[in-house]
Amino acid sequence: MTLLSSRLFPSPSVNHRPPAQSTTTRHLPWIKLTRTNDTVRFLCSPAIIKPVIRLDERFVARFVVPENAQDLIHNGGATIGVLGGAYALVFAFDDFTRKNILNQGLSRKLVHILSGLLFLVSWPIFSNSPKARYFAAFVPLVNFLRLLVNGLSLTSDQGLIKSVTRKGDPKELLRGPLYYVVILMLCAVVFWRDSPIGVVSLAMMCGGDGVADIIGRRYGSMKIPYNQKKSWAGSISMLIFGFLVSIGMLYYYSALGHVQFDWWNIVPRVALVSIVATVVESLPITDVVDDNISVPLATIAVAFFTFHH
Ligand SMILES: C/C(=C\COP(=O)(O)O)CCC[C@H](C)CCC[C@H](C)CCCC(C)C
Ligand SMILES: Nc1ccn([C@@H]2O[C@H](COP(=O)(O)OP(=O)(O)O)[C@@H](O)[C@H]2O)c(=O)n1
Repeated sequence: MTLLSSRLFPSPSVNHRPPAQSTTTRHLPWIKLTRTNDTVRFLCSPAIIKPVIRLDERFVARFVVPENAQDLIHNGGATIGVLGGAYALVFAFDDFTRKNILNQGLSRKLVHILSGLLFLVSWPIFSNSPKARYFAAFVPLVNFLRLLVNGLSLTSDQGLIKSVTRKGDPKELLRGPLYYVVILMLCAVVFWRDSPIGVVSLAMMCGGDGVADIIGRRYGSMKIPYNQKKSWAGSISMLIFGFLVSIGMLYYYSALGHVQFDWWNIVPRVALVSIVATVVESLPITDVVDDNISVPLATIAVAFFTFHH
């Protein structure tokens, strides 16, 4: 016989004097119930209890999700949320442009700045699993495909085209924007939130380069001697904003416990990396190499040696 017992309505918080012993017994098919005060004992044949335990195991298994399944649910949800954010961002700036709240050039640059920086901000919502970076990288991958099919005019997402191109030509999607999301994927997969290299590279490409355009177009009367298309105002704003965003992002990841820095050590190195990224962006090479490739790759190379020195 198998003995199971349970206390009926236990009241541990209330100390009460044990009542006089009283036992009642009831016989049911395959089960004998014996109640003594507030304790009931089930006496039943193993044939009965085993299916019950098996049922419990099966029942419980349905609700005790294995760890890898928990990770899948966590990262899958985060991916869906960040994807939704990406679509919402492009939709919002397309709406601003349609309503003439922003001109197309400024709208595009703000999408350039906010997409990458908000992508960086979203990384900590993914789990601590080593595979989480691939879930995060799925978001720029979807946008890569979106830019590709629209750039090849296989589909025509006018909201995307208007908010991401300079002149509304879909072929523009196949250059700057496409390289941009490739770099987002690369930094997510290779560096993730464990290394300052990816964070600083995206801060310079998205934050620094984006602000250089906005400030340079408006206040860039003093051109750089070796590149008449770029200005001191644009480059200095890239250096300052890119450096501040880099430090801010590193502090964000440090505050969340993903990385720990000796700030007296890391700040000068970030400053050096920011200077190199700014100089690379100012070079007259945009016609050969898009600055969405040259700036992040140069930043990655210098940051790798600077931070690992
Ligand atoms: C306009 C963009 C690049 C053009 O660069 P440039 O030619 O001006 O130098 C950025 C294109 C962004 C892309 C369409 C959307 C990328 C979304 C990103 C992967 C995820 C953002 C998530 C966040 C939560 C909004
Ligand atoms: N360092 C810089 C960068 C851009 N700019 C201004 O921003 C415009 C666009 O810069 P860009 O060709 O780098 O633009 P993207 O390739 O980043 O979209 C330039 O033609 C300049 O008017 C600047 O004055 N100084």
